[in-house]
Amino acid sequence: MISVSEARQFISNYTGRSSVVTLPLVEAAGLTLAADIFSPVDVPFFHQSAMDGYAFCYQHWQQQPLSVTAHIPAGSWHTQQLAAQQAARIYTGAALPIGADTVVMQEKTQLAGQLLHITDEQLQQGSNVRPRGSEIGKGALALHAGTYLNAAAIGFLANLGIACVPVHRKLKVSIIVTGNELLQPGNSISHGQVYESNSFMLTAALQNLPVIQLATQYVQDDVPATISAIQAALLYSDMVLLTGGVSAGDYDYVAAAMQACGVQQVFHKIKQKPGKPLLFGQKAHQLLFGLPGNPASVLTCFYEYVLPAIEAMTGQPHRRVQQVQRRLSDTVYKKAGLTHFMKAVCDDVQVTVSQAQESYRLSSFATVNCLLVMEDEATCYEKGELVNVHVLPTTI
Ligand SMILES: Nc1nc2c(c(=O)[nH]1)N[C@H]1C(S)=C(S)[C@@H](COP(=O)(O)OP(=O)(O)OC[C@H]3O[C@@H](n4cnc5c(N)ncnc54)[C@H](O)[C@@H]3O)O[C@H]1N2
Ligand code: MOO
Repeated sequence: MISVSEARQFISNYTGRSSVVTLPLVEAAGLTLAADIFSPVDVPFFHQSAMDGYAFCYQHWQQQPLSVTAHIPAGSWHTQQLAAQQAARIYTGAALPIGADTVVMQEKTQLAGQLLHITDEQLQQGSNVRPRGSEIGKGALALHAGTYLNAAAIGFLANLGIACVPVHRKLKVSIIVTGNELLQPGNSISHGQVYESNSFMLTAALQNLPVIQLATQYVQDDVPATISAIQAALLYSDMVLLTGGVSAGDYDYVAAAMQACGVQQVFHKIKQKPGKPLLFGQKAHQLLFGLPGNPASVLTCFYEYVLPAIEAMTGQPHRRVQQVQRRLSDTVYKKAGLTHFMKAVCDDVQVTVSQAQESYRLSSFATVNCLLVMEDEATCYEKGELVNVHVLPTTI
């Protein structure tokens, strides 16, 4: 059995970046830029008024009334040069006429006929004007490769006139659920049956990630059926998530089926709880995770291994699971040998381990916000001790 850190290293050895595609801006939201983006234009593209008011030449003004000779709404272009002692009625976003360098807000003026009196004592040369290229100059670096395209980044790129950008494409992920005992929710249950929850949980977990989820397959504990499902998934997937069938029982066929499909087994079993029987394999650029069937094991392995792999493969710069340190509210014990990921609740100061740690139980997982990490050789963490905590994302 390998350690948690060895498992992370093995997985990261096989997480190549997804290929680059050029997508329209809105489709690129939530993905990561695959190249530096330089501005194709000056923004603003002209000296621009920041207010509704009057544009004029500050130097020629000399505190004298100005004659209003032009009217410039946003989107129009006034071609005549303003003479000294002239002003133009101008609106927010409009281009300054040639000869003007300053705008006074309309609230700080008085108009008598065509004569404009400026009453703004704070006014300076250049007030209320956004100079050409003051946001960004033509040819300057706008966003660097590796930037996560959030709403602001998408808006910024649109503002530069850019319609499409190169990004790391979404991963195609398939789920294969194994188990004879499983029954879809909504049906009445018989003795020996178990409601199937893993596919629902994984589908929900994948929803806010840079992933295209392909069809989920449900297979009996049967080698040929498992092989066919893996082969079908490998036709189109970058990543295959299997659940169940990876421990020591006579009906645990996933490892053999992966091997029959030409998948190289990278590791099987980690010194951890829950999720000890995790199986990880690869074929060409494709990664396969055999997640142990117990639902809390599936989710723990998802947060600890699958999610970081998805983030790495799609070039995502931020880690959704945050590593922090908190003080323990109560002493916690465990046996030496395995790293424990314990469901817990933390605030800004302390962490409290929850009840219901067993891996068949999801109730506590549904209400906690973090996993306390107890290292493999540790047997006791004392109340008040500073401990490592993995804060779970609220959106997954
Ligand atoms: N002799 C041993 N037995 C077990 C070991 C071991 O080391 N030696 N490991 C235990 C651990 S730890 C885990 S975790 C489980 C993993 O088992 P499998 O991956 O083979 O999963 P199954 O046996 O198919 O199922 C385990 C458990 O989870 C329920 N399950 C499975 N799939 C679903 C699903 N889609 N939705 C809801 N519940 C599911 C299943 O009914 C079982 O109760 O093995 C231990 N055994
Ligand atoms: O690892 Mo198993 O997930 O402890 O039950």
